[in-house]
Amino acid sequence: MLEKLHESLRNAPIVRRGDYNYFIHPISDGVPFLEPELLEEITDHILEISDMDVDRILTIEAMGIPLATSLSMRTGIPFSIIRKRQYALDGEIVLSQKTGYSKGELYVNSVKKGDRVLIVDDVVSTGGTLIPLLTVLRDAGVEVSDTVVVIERGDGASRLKDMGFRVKTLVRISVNEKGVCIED
Ligand SMILES: O=P(O)(O)OC[C@H]1O[C@H](OP(=O)(O)OP(=O)(O)O)[C@H](O)[C@@H]1O
Ligand SMILES: Nc1nc2[nH]cnc2c(=O)[nH]1
Repeated sequence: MLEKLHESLRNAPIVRRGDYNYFIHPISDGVPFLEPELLEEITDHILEISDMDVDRILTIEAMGIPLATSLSMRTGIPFSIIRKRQYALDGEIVLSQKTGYSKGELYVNSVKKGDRVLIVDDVVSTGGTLIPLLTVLRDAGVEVSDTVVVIERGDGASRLKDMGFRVKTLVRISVNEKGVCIED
């Protein structure tokens, strides 16, 4: 199960971003290239474990986009991209994102109170993206059917669970300067 994902993670190179050991992988970077068979394996798995009874799929720029595109094409459910650029449309929701190597603002458009969404993203690490996102969506009255993330590292997913947010991940890894280790 998820053989292509596991194999590709074992081969992922590491670069330093400040103090952070950043792995480079087709799903989380689009680098060196993303093979359709890998995307298909992941899409099949997400569809098996997720509640897809939703109005919309929500994903985060940039590397949630291939996942959301694939899920949308398979299900016919539209998707919306949480952008790093402000649009200032009515109802736009703004939040601050902080990862292990970057910080900035994210802008959520086209969700409103009572909407039901599935969230998909490539990586959860510190939780500095999903914690503020799930918090603002909850405060805005948006119902999240599932939050599905392909690759889990660090303590972000367990911090989310401690806060009462459910997160499903496909693989948990640890990362050091030598490479990636699969933990489950
Ligand atoms: O749990 P965290 O520490 O918040 O890390 C997870 C976030 O990091 C990456 O986003 P990034 O902002 O690097 O954007 P990208 O998709 O453009 O690489 C990834 O896509 C997640 O959204
Ligand atoms: N590609 C990639 N994305 C991330 N998002 C959070 N941590 C990482 C990482 O180590 N690699």
